[in-house]
Amino acid sequence: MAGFDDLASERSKAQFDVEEMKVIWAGSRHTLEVSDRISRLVANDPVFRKDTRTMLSRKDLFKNTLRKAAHAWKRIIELRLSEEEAAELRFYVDEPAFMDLHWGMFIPTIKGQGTEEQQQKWLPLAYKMKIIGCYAQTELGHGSNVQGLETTATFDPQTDEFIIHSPTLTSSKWWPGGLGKVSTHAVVYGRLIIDSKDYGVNGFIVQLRSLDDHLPLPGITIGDIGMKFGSGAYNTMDNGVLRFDHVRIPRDQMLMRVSQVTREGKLVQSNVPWQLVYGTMVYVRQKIVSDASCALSRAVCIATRYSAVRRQFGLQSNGIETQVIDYKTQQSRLFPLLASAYAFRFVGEWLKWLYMDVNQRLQASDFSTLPEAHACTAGLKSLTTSATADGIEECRKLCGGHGYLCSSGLPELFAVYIPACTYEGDNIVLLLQVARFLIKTVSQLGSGKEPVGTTVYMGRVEQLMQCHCAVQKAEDWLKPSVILEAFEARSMRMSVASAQNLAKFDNQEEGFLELSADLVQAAVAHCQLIVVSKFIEKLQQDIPGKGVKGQLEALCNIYALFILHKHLGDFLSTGCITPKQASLANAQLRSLYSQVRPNAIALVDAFNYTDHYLSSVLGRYDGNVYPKLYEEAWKDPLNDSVVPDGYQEYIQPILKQQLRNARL
Ligand SMILES: CC(C)(COP(=O)(O)OP(=O)(O)OC[C@H]1O[C@@H](n2cnc3c(N)ncnc32)[C@H](O)[C@@H]1OP(=O)(O)O)[C@@H](O)C(=O)NCCC(=O)NCCSC(=O)CCCCCCCCCCCCCCC(=O)O
Ligand SMILES: Cc1cc2nc3c(=O)[nH]c(=O)nc-3n(C[C@H](O)[C@H](O)[C@H](O)COP(=O)(O)OP(=O)(O)OC[C@H]3O[C@@H](n4cnc5c(N)ncnc54)[C@H](O)[C@@H]3O)c2cc1C
Repeated sequence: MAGFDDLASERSKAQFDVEEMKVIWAGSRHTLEVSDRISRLVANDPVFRKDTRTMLSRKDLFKNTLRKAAHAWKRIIELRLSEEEAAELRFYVDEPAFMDLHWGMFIPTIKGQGTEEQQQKWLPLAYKMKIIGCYAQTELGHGSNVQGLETTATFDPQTDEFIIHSPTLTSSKWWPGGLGKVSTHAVVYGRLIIDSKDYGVNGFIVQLRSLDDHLPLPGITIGDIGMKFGSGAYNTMDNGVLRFDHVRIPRDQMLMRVSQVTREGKLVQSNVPWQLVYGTMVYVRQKIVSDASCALSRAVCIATRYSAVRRQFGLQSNGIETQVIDYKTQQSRLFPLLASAYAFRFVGEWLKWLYMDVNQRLQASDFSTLPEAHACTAGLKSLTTSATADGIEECRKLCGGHGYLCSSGLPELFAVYIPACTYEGDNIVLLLQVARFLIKTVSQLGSGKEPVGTTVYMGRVEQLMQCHCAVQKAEDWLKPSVILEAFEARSMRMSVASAQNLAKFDNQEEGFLELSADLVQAAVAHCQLIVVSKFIEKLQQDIPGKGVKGQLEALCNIYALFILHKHLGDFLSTGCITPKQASLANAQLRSLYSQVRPNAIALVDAFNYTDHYLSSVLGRYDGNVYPKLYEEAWKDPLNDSVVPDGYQEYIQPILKQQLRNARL
């Protein structure tokens, strides 16, 4: 039967060891074992079923999410899961919920911004879920501009307390996940006011609801902000609104790792940079980059399997139509996304390492790598989430009409994913942060301060401003050194051009605003260079398994040449490559697509996703698409009755011409 046979035959064509590729994708044998075991555990538990999600009303959907979250917690306790296993379990439950913010932001904020004493007091309560917390930073009037927050935290020396207050409508906290209906506590960001002086934004632990009856505490107004994009999707989350009317908290509930307020009302600064108040955002952005590869690979897995099952036109000699995956246009849209999924996986792995390294340095009071960590997490979060959101939508189109059905899994994935381009920092705002970092680095060239980390290539400014690409034939584009030089030269030249244009302005801030669209492009070029170079570095490691390295090399080249093709204007206008070299890159890309074609199904199998996680009829492992699509359609509540509700009121009068007669 179509589907079964197609995918089985595709799998038999694979030219590499899929089991070894699974290890590479997972990061290690241990991680593969854990994710494999936990994903199956979730898939086999009926409470974690996802197939009715899009049919539920908001209230039922939310209650169902609460049920799953409680069940997940129960299983974590019963099975005595480790922290790693518990996080995997929450991941595979695959439903945005208050737990994400509790474990992903509330706890990390206390760890990163609390003193030892504060950690000892709050973390055990949070780890045991005796309290549930969220991250309340954004307000109705300000999200991107954190320094513009209006909530106040005024020190009262009489009582040794802070008074948390929302002075205006626009100061209402607005968006925090988990806040609307669940959280008992929040880390609230507000302006620290002592003796009428404003000391800027700081974090405060505030109890919101009673631990006995869950009612809001006096002075607190709290609720959900309403339905969001898509049915089901992110509506499982209670994003909330919160207002304070002079709510008092003890002084020791200000997070005091960065600065402390003494009993006398004196502000004492620690030796750590004030930017650590923004530390949780660095952590979560790093996490979002890792998650981008999960979301994109999930969409790509669905679209690739379906493209091998779906046949249209072109009767072959055996009388069957062509698999749509064999069309070159399908390959040129699909395979760059497959390559991007792998590229984001590896850059995410590297970013995790970078984050851990920065953290260790911070513990030892070495703050030197913080600006780079900020630039990398901000830039890569922006690059990978934008590409993933666009990539999911492209996968939907790659699946034709059936991709638009909820049962394809793609509409819900898209609706859940797209806010990632906005939350944790709007993607343009974050790229402007990268641009500032690049301009600063360029302006320091020649000052004796050598660029470090991902900007080390800028130290070769003279060479990169003048070099000429050495490509003479298509295969030359397969050399990592050639690709790297082209990407470095493009990024260098765009940053230098931006810095030179900026220098023409008397007022740098005005110049920055005027040139911001170009600056964003320079930042994108730098971030794409990071992704390409980290993929190349990955290939320099020992990669076991028959044919695995060869496949990864092909994917790395596809990613790089696809980006080159997409941003050809940059590469040509900066003189990094010639039009002839651009056309050779395109020819090489076509040849790489042919190389990947027989391995495409095995390359998505290597993600090791269960059908439960994919939740897609089109992406089923067995390829049994048509019978299951047919079956799914009959489950729609509209099909519960043959004649629909409303027939007698609205359809019958039309058919019987009663309406027309009434008008005559
Ligand atoms: C950076 C800003 C845009 C602007 O900041 P400023 O106004 O201060 O201006 P400057 O540009 O001048 O910056 C000053 C200075 O600081 C440096 N800087 C800036 N940011 C940082 C930083 N983060 N770290 C270090 N340094 C930083 C900057 O470079 C300047 O340095 P110099 O002076 O030296 O040049 C800022 O205002 C900003 O960040 N805006 C964006 C706001 C934002 O991101 N808000 C996020 C709100 S929270 C949110 O959205 C949550 C979404 C939740 C989504 C769900 C996530 C799921 C959770 C994932 C984890 C799950 C894990 C689950 C685990 C489990 O289950 O176990
Ligand atoms: C699903 C979801 C969950 C969220 N969860 C949380 C949470 O748990 N806790 C929390 O505190 N917040 C949360 N947020 C809020 C989120 O962090 C903010 O929405 C985000 O930081 C963007 O800020 P904004 O809404 O103010 O956008 P705005 O800054 O108002 O952006 C509007 C437009 O202005 C542009 N813009 C803004 N500033 C500039 C500039 N300087 N230069 C050029 N262009 C600019 C942007 O690019 C964008 O196009 C969540 C948001 C969403 C959507």
